[in-house]
Amino acid sequence: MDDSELAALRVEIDKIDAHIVELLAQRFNITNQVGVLKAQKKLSAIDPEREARQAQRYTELANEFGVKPQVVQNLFRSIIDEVVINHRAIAVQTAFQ
Ligand SMILES: C=C(O[C@@H]1C=C(C(=O)O)C=C[C@H]1O)C(=O)O
Repeated sequence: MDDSELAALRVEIDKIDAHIVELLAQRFNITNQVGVLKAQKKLSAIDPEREARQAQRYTELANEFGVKPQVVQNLFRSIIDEVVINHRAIAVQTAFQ
């Protein structure tokens, strides 16, 4: 592989990374709306049953697209942990309004 091939592939990687970050921002926007709703209804920040269903789906999606399921599980565990932290912060803010 020459330098221009490597550079071209890295351009593709950078484009994909930008898509991933854009989609992540969209996801956090939606989960923040969920956080506000849950705080208003005094629901728990975390929903273990929903997370279990999602974990099942992540494994199915990983298998469908040929990615190691554990890699996808780890990625979403990190994202969902951040969502739950944000939901707890929204609940505290809502309680003191
Ligand atoms: C977004 C929600 O809140 C939490 C975060 C989740 C997520 O980021 O997918 C899933 C379940 C909940 O623990 C939700 O309940 O839908």
